[in-house]
Amino acid sequence: MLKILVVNLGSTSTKVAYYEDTTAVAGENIKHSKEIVQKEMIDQIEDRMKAVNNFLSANDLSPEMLDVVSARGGLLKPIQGGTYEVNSEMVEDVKTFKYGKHASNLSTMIAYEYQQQYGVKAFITDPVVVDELIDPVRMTGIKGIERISIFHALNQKAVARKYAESISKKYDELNLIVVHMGGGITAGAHMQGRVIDVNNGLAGDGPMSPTRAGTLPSSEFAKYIIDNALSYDEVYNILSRGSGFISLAGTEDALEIEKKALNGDRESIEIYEAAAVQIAKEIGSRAAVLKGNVDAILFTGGLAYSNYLIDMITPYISFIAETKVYPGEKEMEALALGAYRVMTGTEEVQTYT
Ligand SMILES: Nc1ncnc2c1ncn2[C@@H]1O[C@H](COP(=O)(O)OP(=O)(O)OP(=O)(O)O)[C@@H](O)[C@H]1O
Ligand SMILES: CCCC(=O)O
Repeated sequence: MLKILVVNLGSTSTKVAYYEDTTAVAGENIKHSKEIVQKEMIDQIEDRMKAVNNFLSANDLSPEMLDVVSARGGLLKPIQGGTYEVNSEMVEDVKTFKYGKHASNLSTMIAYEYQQQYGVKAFITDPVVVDELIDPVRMTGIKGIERISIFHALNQKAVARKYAESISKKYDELNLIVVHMGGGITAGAHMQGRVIDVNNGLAGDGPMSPTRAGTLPSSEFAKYIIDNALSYDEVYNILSRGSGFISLAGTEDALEIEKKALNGDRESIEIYEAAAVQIAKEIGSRAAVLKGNVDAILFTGGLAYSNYLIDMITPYISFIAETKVYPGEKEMEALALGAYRVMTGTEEVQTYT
């Protein structure tokens, strides 16, 4: 029996779980204090590590008895989907934040620490930088600017596999559009197991979301930047965590907006309608890349709990394919399964170089 520790760090929380083979035995979502999460990212590592160790002790577990630590991968160089062994090159890239700052960088560092100290295997699966784009979708009309792939790869692929299993097919036999709707929103065109087109969900591409603006009209945005004398870091912060519902409604909590909308608040209704149309247009764009050969459209993420939103999107896209909803996310299970697949030889482990 494989003893797997799963570690998934978010901006304000550390999610930890313990699996025996593919069965979840224990799990906790540890919410950190403001004092901890407002520290510089790299300075949070000790508190985060302590939280993981406390989880182990509270569940009568110890690092020595583990076989594997499976961590959410951080911002790395673009790589193919799959499960990768954590190595020193990868750790160098996440700890220097060479490809950007994301709490998941710290998950990889924690897994490496266990590998070094206790000799356990350490893996990451389908990090946000999975890049399987086809060339035509990378090119833009400005030489030197390319579209890049940053998305909820872990949850999108987990949900796609779940759907495939439910109809007794393999993931790589299907063409699917998977839409993750959380703090950020990404819509991926999965063609036979590869995500050939997806919006960069972290900044400046795709539909608006609770915390992000998505695609903006570029000349108006250029004027906005110049009028407000914004630096690159300020622009990036606006795009990645200070826009979308936050800018329009003053909150990233979609539930709050939805409650108001259901009570007839015009502004809240309009925000939801605009988001729904933008999400639908993104799905339409992925359907075009798949040349209309779409087996199903799958919705997932926190916002997929909202029937109100799903019902607003559906009329625009139901002509494309059947839709199915997988509310919430399956990241912990996906990480456990990713490690399990390579440990049991059903999938080959990849090397980050
Ligand atoms: N039942 C619900 N109805 C409507 N919205 C909901 C519901 N439950 C959660 N949400 C909304 O979902 C959003 C958060 O989704 P989720 O938890 O997937 O995001 P996250 O994990 O913070 O970010 P990401 O998924 O981008 O990594 C919030 O805006 C929240 O209000
Ligand atoms: C789109 C990348 C994942 C996230 O929202 O943090």
